[in-house]
Amino acid sequence: MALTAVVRIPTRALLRPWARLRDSALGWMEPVGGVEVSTQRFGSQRVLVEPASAAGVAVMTFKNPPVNSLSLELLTELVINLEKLENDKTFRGVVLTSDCPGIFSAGLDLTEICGRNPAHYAEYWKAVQEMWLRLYLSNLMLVAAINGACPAGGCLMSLTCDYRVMADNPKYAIGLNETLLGIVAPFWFKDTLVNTIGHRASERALQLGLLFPPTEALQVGMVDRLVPEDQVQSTALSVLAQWMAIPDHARQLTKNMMRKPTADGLLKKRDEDIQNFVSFISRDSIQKSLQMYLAKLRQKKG
Ligand SMILES: CCCCCC/C=C\CC(=O)SCCNC(=O)CCNC(=O)[C@H](O)C(C)(C)COP(=O)(O)OP(=O)(O)OC[C@H]1O[C@@H](n2cnc3c(N)ncnc32)[C@H](O)[C@@H]1OP(=O)(O)O
Repeated sequence: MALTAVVRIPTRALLRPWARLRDSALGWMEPVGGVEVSTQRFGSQRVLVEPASAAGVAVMTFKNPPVNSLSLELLTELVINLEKLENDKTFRGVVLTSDCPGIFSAGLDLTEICGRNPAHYAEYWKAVQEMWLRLYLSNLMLVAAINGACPAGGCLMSLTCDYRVMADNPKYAIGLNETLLGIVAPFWFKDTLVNTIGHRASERALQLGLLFPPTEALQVGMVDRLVPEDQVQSTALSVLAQWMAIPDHARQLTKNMMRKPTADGLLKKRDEDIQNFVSFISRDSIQKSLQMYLAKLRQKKG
C-alpha cells in the first residue's frame, strides 16, 4: 500500500482523555470506614457502568443510539471507563453489552471515516487502536453479551473479550464484513480473528466479508454460547462467576502470554498503521465506496 499522506497525529485526545470529557462519574468511589468501595452506577454519557450484584463484577453498557456506532466520543468514554475499572481493584470482571435494541454495535462510525480531513482520520484511528489495545490486553475478565447485530468494529470489540455469549436470534449476525464496504480489515483485526477461529476459517470469512448468523457463528467458534435473547446478560454474568474461581494472578499472566505477541504487532508500528489508514481511507475511490454504502443504509428507510 502506498504511503503518501503524511499527517500530524494529535495525541491530546487519548493521552489525556479526561481533559476532553466532562467526567460524570459521580459516586465512583465512596469512602466507607477508610476503605474506598464502589457502590453505585457510574460511567459517562455513552458508556454506563453498573456494579453487578455479584461482588467484583461490573456491567458496561453502550448507549450511543441509534446503532452504537463507535464514534470518537464513544471510544474515548469506553477507554476512560475501562481504565477506571482496571484501577479500582474491587473489580475483576466486566460484562460488555448494549442498550440499543437489537444492535450490539454497528462498528466504526462511518461518519468519522467519510468526508473528513486527514488529521481527523488520524485522531480517530488512534482511538480505534487504543480501544483494541486496552480491551485486548485488559487484566479484567471480559465477557461480551451480544444482544444484537455485531458487524465489523462491533465484532472486533467482542473478539477482544475472553468469552462471547450471543442472543440466539437469526435476525442478528456477527462478522468482519469490511470487504463488503470495499475496505480491508487491518492486520490486527485479522490477527484477532485468526486467534479466535483459526487461519482457514478467517481467510474465508475475511475475503467474503461473512456475517454469520448465530448458529453458524457458534459452529465456527466466533461466539462461545447461544442463549435466548432475554438470558444473554444473566448468562454472561454466570460465565464470569465461573471464571472468578480462577486465581487472578495466574489467569492474568496466562492471558498476557497468549495475547501480548499479537498486541506487540500493532504496538511496534502504531504510527505506521495510522499513516496507512489515513492514506487508504483518503483515497477518492474508498471515499466513494463508503459514501455509497452510507447512502444505501440511509435509503433503506425511504
Ligand atoms: C487500512 C484500513 C482500512 C479500514 C478499516 C476499517 C475497519 C472497520 C470497518 C467498520 O467497522 S466500518 C462499519 C461497518 N458497519 C457496518 O457495515 C454496519 C452498517 N449498519 C448496518 O448494517 C445496520 O445499520 C444495522 C447495524 C444492522 C442496524 O440496522 P437497522 O435497520 O436497525 O438500522 P439502520 O436503519 O440501518 O441504521 C440506523 C441509522 O444508523 C446509521 N448507521 C448504521 N450503521 C452505521 C455506522 N456504522 N456508522 C454510522 N452510521 C450508521 C444509518 O445510516 C441510519 O442512519 P439514518 O438513516 O437514521 O440517518
